[in-house]
Amino acid sequence: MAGEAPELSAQERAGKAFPVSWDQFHRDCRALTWRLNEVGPFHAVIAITRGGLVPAAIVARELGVRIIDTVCIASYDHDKQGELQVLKGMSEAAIKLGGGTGKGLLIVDDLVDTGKTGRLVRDMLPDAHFATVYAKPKGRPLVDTFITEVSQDTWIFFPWDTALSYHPPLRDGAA
Ligand SMILES: O=P(O)(O)OC[C@H]1O[C@H](OP(=O)(O)OP(=O)(O)O)[C@H](O)[C@@H]1O
Ligand code: HPA
Ligand SMILES: [Mg+2]
Repeated sequence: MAGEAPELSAQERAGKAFPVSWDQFHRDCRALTWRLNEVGPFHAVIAITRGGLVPAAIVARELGVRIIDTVCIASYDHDKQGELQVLKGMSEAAIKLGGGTGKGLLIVDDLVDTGKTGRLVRDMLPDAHFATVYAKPKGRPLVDTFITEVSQDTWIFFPWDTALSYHPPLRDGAA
């Protein structure tokens, strides 16, 4: 309709920005592994793609886990949340390792925001341990282990989604 305000993306609604460098992300993943090391051992790591791939690689390396599987889920198109789509489920081999309920499996994602993605995977593997690097308050109750909580109105910028670029001085109105 003419004159109707355009729908805001999740990122625009978020307002605050929390940019994460590769270095910071690596350190946060290693901090996450320190905590997970107290909980394991785990038979396998299940990465929720795509965001869970990088933390899963780092965590699996630190924990000495060699079996890594994926569950491929899409919900955000860049920063617009849509319907959850399971593009690929877990392998039969991984499900078997977790005895059908996920016992001894470690699910890894980069973050929980509303918790919708986490809820879906938790329902698939109720006995698995669910770890994320970052958590927002709405999704936090779903996560067993995480490192940093950010407010719900913060948008996290991951290093694989960003690049170094010119930033105008604060004096000229930069946020
Ligand atoms: O708690 P939620 O509100 O469900 O949001 C969290 C999910 O959203 C992002 O994935 P996205 O759907 O953007 O796909 P991607 O991992 O391929 O980037 C992120 O990697 C989490 O998986
Ligand atoms: O804060 C976020 N940053 C990046 N991707 C996301 N997907 C859901 N929330 C976020
Ligand atoms: Mg994701």
